[in-house]
Amino acid sequence: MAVVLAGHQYGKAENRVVRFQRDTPRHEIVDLNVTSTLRGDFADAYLTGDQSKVLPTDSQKNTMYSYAKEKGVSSVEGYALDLARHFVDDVDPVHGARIDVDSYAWTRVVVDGHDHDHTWTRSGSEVRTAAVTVAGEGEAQQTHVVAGLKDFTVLKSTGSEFKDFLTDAYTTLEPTEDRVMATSLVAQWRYDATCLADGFDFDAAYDAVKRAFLTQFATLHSFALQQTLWHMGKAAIEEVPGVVEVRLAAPNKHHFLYDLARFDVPNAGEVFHADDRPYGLIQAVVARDDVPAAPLAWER
Ligand SMILES: O=c1[nH]c(=O)c2[nH]c(=O)[nH]c2[nH]1
Repeated sequence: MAVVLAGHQYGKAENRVVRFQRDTPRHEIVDLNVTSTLRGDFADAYLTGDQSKVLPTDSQKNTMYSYAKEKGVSSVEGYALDLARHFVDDVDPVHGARIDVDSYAWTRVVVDGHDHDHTWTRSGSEVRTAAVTVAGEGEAQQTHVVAGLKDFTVLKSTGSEFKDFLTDAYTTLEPTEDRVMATSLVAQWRYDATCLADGFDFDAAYDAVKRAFLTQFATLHSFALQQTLWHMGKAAIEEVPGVVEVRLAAPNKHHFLYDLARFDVPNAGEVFHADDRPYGLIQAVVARDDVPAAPLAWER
């Protein structure tokens, strides 16, 4: 028996990069949390302590901040592509890089009916995410772009039922034809190679996917969160060019009708207890069947 180093990767996690554009009196803000993960020829650092091939995580951090100025942040995906390509193409021992970006939205403060030029409030609706993976050199280089969102809380007060489910000796859940459906969605979607062409508009694609999700969530009369997720994923792929695979995870944020009958008070679906745990966790992967799987795009 021998003990081997069976895997390794390293990087700088959660760099809070805030970039302003101040060329005109109306400033712009981009607020990011960036993580690098480098893969390659680093076994000696672990096995013998030889750091000669290790680009310090501190240098990776500095590159993230400098690129925010040197290259700018045209989109979160574009910024992540610039960084991932740099580490793979310019740093010899690096054979693969993954850049994860969370992007926090800010909304301009309104003063006297006008958007303010340089004051914002953090908007709470969702965190936008991007994960870019570059692997290999030259012709054989693979590039994957996965966009996404998380903490996207949505709720509908009707148009959702859950009934006719399998029962066993432990089933106590009452079937319902009218319930609250709510979730804090985590979604990621993979683009095909068309997104690597110059001029691909990642921001427009992001908005279109989000719109497809919301339209399905709102308009589908849902028999289960499972069915809603399937329709959300399918709509994103059908409606947004370049999207080939969607991964969804939805905690079922249960709302239980509060028992007011004990006080002789009627409650026709009006007062609920919002429970935070435990929660059902419903997940789905929806993909085009004519596009090859890309496991590397999802490897953390
Ligand atoms: O949409 C739902 N899916 C389930 O699988 C499930 N299970 C449960 O108890 N409630 C629900 N709701």
